[in-house]
This record gives sequence, structure tokens and C-alpha cells, in this order.
Amino acid sequence: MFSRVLKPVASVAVQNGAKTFSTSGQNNYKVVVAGAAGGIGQPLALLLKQNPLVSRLACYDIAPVTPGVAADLSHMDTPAKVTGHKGPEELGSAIENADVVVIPAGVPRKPGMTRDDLFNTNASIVRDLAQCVASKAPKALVAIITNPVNSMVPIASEVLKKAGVYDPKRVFGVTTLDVVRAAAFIGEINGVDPRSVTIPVIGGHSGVTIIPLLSQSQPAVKLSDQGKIQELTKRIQEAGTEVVKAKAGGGSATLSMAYAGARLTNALLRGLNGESNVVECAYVKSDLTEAAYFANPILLGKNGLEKNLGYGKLNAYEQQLLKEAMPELLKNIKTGEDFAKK
Ligand SMILES: NC(=O)C1=CN([C@@H]2O[C@H](COP(=O)(O)OP(=O)(O)OC[C@H]3O[C@@H](n4cnc5c(N)ncnc54)[C@H](O)[C@@H]3O)[C@@H](O)[C@H]2O)C=CC1
Ligand SMILES: O=C([O-])CC(=O)C(=O)O
Repeated sequence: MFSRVLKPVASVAVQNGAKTFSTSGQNNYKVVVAGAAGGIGQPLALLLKQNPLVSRLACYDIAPVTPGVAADLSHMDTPAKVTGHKGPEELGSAIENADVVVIPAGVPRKPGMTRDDLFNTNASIVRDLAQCVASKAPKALVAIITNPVNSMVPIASEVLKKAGVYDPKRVFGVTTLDVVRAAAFIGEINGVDPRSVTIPVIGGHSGVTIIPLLSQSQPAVKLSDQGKIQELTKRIQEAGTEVVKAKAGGGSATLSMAYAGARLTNALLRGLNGESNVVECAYVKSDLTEAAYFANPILLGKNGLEKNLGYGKLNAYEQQLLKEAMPELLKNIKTGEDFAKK
């Protein structure tokens, strides 16, 4: 059911030694990575430079190395034209006419921190980037990786609302890494290729708000014992912390996040390009629960979110997880909205 990164969307023909891409779709999208010089941004840009749907890749960051990252990527023999944009005075030219803006800008966790501890630094970064999207690319699809995702999506949404350009179908919190991890762990347990596993992860993107629906895994998870199901649920919820601890002060997940971010971006582009049945989980404006934003499988299309697919039937344990998640999710959303309304 879920789409995969770099699923072939355009046939590649070789003519006179040069690679050309078929023109069956538009294959002509501008993607911006805001935070492109960072631990996630660089490998994410590397993956996007290889995506045949991307014709222009704008790399924006405040770091001095940014033009170098763009120069480096531009030597790859793939069609996407890469531009580098450093600092706020070059933000407008990066965002202008973007089809998709992916945001991994901001600070990551160190051991002992929660994602919420990043709020004070990252809130204004996401606010400022959203302001620029509102003025330079109001129709762009915006995919927010920056933590805490549960609060950053409400901030960006409020900023776009204030500017009068908010479209709830175009703003996405990136929770794809939770899905990728759940599939990786289930693949290992079941002894199958993790790419053959479909598993919805709903709620939000932090601790108890991450709710893997193991009862809906396809194939079924080969765990009979409820204790083991709870252990696996905990591992998926705490997988980010597992990486933060293992990196011992060197940051949080970057490579798996870049993979997951490229997968969601590819799905957004495939939707824009008119492909049917493109489904991913993402954290979006929602009326499924009392939370104004909620992650679950969505169908993507030419205008972004085409249809919210809901989350199906939960078993008793998953209902309990949802109940436990709700106060935290509501608090995170309020924190974001209050900040943006200031
Ligand atoms: N949604 C998810 O599943 C995940 C989210 N994250 C989050 O992604 C964010 C980035 O993580 P990393 O890449 O590891 O951090 P990093 O520190 O390696 O890179 C962040 C980049 O953002 C840039 N930056 C800072 N302020 C900026 C601004 N105003 N405009 C543009 N760029 C700016 C920095 O110069 C740096 O290059 C963190 O908030 C982290 O918590 C990380 C992993 C998974
Ligand atoms: O744990 C973190 O701080 C980064 C993150 O969101 C993840 O890896 O899921």
C-alpha cells in the first residue's frame, strides 16, 4: 500500500551515452531543502538529486558550507539543476516557485533531551521559513522534518493562515521514519524483506504519540505473546532515542531520516505528477480525533492531500495507546499554536 522511495516513475533511456528521462509525466518539479547543509539535509539532497521528477533542487541553509554542498551535488550526472542559497537574504530565491519545500532546518537532540526541548530554538526557524513560503511559493507542498514535529506543523499552518494562503492539504509533518523503522523491525522479526512490510503508524512523532498499528501489519507480525507486542511498540516509539544514545552527543538520526524524507518527497511528487494510489502516513490537519493534527495513511494527489484514509480498526491495546497519546498530542499542538499566535 505504501509508496517506496525512488519507485521508477519515468523510464530512463540511454541515447548517445547520455541519460534522458521520458516525458510521460511533468518530471519538472522544483524542490527546496531548507537546512540542506545539515546531517539530514546533505544526504536528503543527495537522494533528491537522483530523483527523475526533480528538475531543480535548491539547497538553502545558513551554514557557510552551503554553496559548497550545492557545488558538490551539481557534479552528479543526473538532470536536476542544483542551486545553493546561503543566509536569509538568499532564502527568497531558494523558495521562489517551489513545488515542494522540505524542512530539516534546526537543532537536533543530544542524550537526555526530549524533542520538546528543541522547541524554543526550532520554533522561530520554522516560523520564518513558513513566512517565506507564504510570500514566495504559497502553493508549495511543505514537508516538515524539524522537531518537535507535533508542534512545528501547527506553527507553519498558523503562519500560512495569517498570510491568507493556508491550504491544509499542503502541509505535512514527516513521520515516515516511524513507518520505515516499524517495517525494518518487523522484517527482521518475520525474516522477510522489510520492503514487503506495510505498517501504518499513527498519532504524532514523539514518544507515546507514536502509535504503530501492529495489528494491521501486512504480513502479520510473527509475535504471539502480547508482552512481545508491547516491547516492539516501545522500541518503535523510542527508536529515535536509541539512535541519539548510540550517537553519544553526535546528534540524532540523519541517514535513515534522509531516506525516509526522500521517500515522502518522492510520494508528494508522484502525487503532483498525477500518479494514482500514492499512499503514505503523514501528520496533517485532521478531524479524525479531537487533535487538530494527526498522522495516519493519506492518499496523495495533484493538490497534495487527496483523501484522508483514516486508521481503520484498532484493537484494545491500540485504543489504549491512542488514549495515552492524546493529552500529549493536544499539549504539543497548543504549544505550537500559542507560539504562532503571539
Ligand atoms: N521528523 C523526524 O522523523 C526527524 C526529525 N529530526 C529533526 O530534524 C532536525 C535537523 O536535524 P539534523 O539535520 O540532524 O541537524 P543538523 O544540526 O545536523 O542540521 C541542521 C541544519 O539546519 C541549519 N539551520 C539552522 N537554522 C537554520 C535556518 N534558520 N534556516 C536554514 N537552515 C538552518 C543548520 O545550519 C544545519 O545545517 C532536528 O530538529 C531533528 O530533531 C531528526 C530526525 C528525525
Ligand atoms: O529522536 C530524535 O530526536 C530525532 C527523531 O525525531 C527521530 O529519530 O525519530
